[in-house]
Amino acid sequence: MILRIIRESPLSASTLTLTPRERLVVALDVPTAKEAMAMADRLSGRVGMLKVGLELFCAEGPAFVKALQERVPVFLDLKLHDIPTTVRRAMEAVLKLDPRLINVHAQGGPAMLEAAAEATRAHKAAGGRTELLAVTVLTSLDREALAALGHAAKPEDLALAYAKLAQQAGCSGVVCSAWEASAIREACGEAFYRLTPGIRPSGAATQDQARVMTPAQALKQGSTWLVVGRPITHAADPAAAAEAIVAEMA
Ligand SMILES: O=c1ccn([C@@H]2O[C@H](COP(=O)(O)O)[C@@H](O)[C@H]2O)c(=O)[nH]1
Repeated sequence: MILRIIRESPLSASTLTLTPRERLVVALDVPTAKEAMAMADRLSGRVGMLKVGLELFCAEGPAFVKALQERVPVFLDLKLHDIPTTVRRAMEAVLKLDPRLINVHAQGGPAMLEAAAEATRAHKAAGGRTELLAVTVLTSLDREALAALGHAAKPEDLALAYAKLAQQAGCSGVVCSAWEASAIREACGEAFYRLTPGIRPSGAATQDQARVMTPAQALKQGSTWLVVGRPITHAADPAAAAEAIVAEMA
């Protein structure tokens, strides 16, 4: 089956006008390009974006991202986190792929965020279309896990603080749990994107996610995009699972 090419940019219009389908980002957490392309074919025309994370990028590298990006908008979820110079140079390298979204860890601090934002601005000035997001608090972390890391703050307070930092540094939005989306929208404005993993249809196993929400709740809370991985990719019928989530959002 030939994958339908989605030429429309999900960022071309206000995010307020995105359809439920355009808001659905599926995590292609599979080990090979062959499996990823097969999953992309099955989800063709049913989702807004596909996410390439560490597993697939480490296995298949930039060439695979380039090939996928020609067929469907890609969120390159590399969560860069290092000293500012290293992150800037890594950003310059991966921005050549011109993914629709890319991210760094807000925990890298203001100078690292600014370095990533500067690289993204330069890329856009040269005609690129990539938007930069900052990861706030991973959705796999709960308050207890944060305490073990030495953070006394609640996940929602830390996520909000990181979001404000990311906005000041020039990021276009954040990765956060849907539990924090509403407060971040209120503090940073509607135009500041909120991409929320940790989405689980009601009754689905949470697996290693700690701060989860259903698709309908996440949308209500102000998520711009919803990232769904295993509930779709591990389903017996991934296309039907994606359709069910779009229907719930609608
Ligand atoms: O805080 C974060 C940041 C990124 N992710 C990524 O999203 C998907 C979620 O997959 P599921 O199978 O739906 O749990 C995965 O690729 C993570 O790397 C996240 O979960 N939380």
